[in-house]
Amino acid sequence: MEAPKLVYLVTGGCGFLGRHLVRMLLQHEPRLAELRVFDLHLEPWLEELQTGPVQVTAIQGDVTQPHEVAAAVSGAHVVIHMAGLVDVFGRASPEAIHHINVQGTHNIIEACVQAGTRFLVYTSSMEVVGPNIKGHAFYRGNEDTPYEAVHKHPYPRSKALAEKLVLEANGREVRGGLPLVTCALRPTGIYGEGHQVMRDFYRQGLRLGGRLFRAIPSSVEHGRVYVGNVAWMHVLVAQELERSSARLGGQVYFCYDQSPYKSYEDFNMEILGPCGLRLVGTRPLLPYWLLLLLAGLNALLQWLLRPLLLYAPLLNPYTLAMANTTFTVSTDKAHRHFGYEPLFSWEESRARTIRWVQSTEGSVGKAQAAGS
Ligand SMILES: NC(=O)C1=CN([C@@H]2O[C@H](COP(=O)(O)OP(=O)(O)OC[C@H]3O[C@@H](n4cnc5c(N)ncnc54)[C@H](O)[C@@H]3O)[C@@H](O)[C@H]2O)C=CC1
Ligand SMILES: CC(C)[C@@H](O)CC[C@@H](C)[C@H]1CC[C@H]2[C@@H]3[C@H](O)CC4=CC(=O)CC[C@]4(C)[C@H]3CC[C@]12C
Repeated sequence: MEAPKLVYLVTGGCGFLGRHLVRMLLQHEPRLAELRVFDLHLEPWLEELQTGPVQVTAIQGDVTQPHEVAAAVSGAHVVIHMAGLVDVFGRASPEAIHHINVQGTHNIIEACVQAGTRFLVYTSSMEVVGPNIKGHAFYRGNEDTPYEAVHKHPYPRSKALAEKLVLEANGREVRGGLPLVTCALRPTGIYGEGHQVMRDFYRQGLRLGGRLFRAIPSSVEHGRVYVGNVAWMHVLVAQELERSSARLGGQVYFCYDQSPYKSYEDFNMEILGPCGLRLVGTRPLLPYWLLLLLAGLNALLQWLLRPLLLYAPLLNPYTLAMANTTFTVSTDKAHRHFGYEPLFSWEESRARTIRWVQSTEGSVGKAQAAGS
């Protein structure tokens, strides 16, 4: 076997998805000599990874700072760009979301060109496509399904602009005269160990006496994909990008696995049900107009309270619209182009996520039960 010689850079490597990718690369990329983990917020668990044969270099940095990006990219063979501001709850300003997600991606691309780094994988999102502001369903569509991608919200807009920058950069000449090869992966709703929104639902259910109240019709399907399979797809496409640059360069791929097609809430209950919660109601307990009113009130409260505190509940006009619009994918493009098959079955994905909730949140549940 050839000596390890590749240098990978993962931006956002300390995030929910990034931490799974870092471990996946260390396990499944034998050519790795150095793995650079670039993040605004470095995590202590990175220390544990320093003891293996691969040099793991933790780099505290900001993708909005070109010089910090340039230093991190210099000498890298592959960049997997995951860093981003993932916010649909109004926590961050539209300007910050754009600055990090779009300007940050621009800086990554320019750093690759200047450094002669030829392979760039971008973590995009289903949100680049939809659901759109018109509430049009995207029912088991694929990368070629026509759909009117119209966005007003800062987050999907930023992901769409960033993805466009990455795909347009494919073929640009980098230092040394060879072409840059880029592609974008579009995960649907990622779940798994470390998923903050799942944690928020669990805690909300505990506060409500072990119950969650249905707000979305069970007929509305929402695409979900296990975090380990998303990480695995990134590993595979990065490995294949050099071998099949003509076929993969400039392409987009939805991230998918065997996770079932269900409403967002019913899917969550596949995980939270075994953790002791139950979903009340076979159909939404409140009429849509009342949910819309409550979502609007939450948005108004967030705006009024902003000078004092951050009020960012799960229910707001955007999340309600998202959850109420079918968006599922059915595709095999990643399999056809680079042999992707999910590494984790639905049963394994579900079991791992349940174990995570029980191990990290179960104590919260026990404490609440003791206190109740
Ligand atoms: N969570 C989900 O359901 C989905 C996420 N995605 C995409 O996957 C990527 C990772 O998302 P998650 O892991 O869920 O989010 P996350 O918030 O857990 O991770 C993002 C990471 O980027 C880092 N970061 C933020 N701003 C930075 C900056 N200016 N410079 C350097 N690092 C910075 C954060 O510290 C964090 O570690 C994002 O690009 C997101 O758009 C795509 C589809 C679904
Ligand atoms: C309060 C209820 C209406 C509840 O059902 C709201 C659920 C809502 C918090 C989620 C519904 C759909 C989710 C989004 C979807 O999975 C697509 C995403 C892609 C990303 O790139 C980032 C996360 C997200 C925007 C995801 C966020 C949570 C939902 C809006």
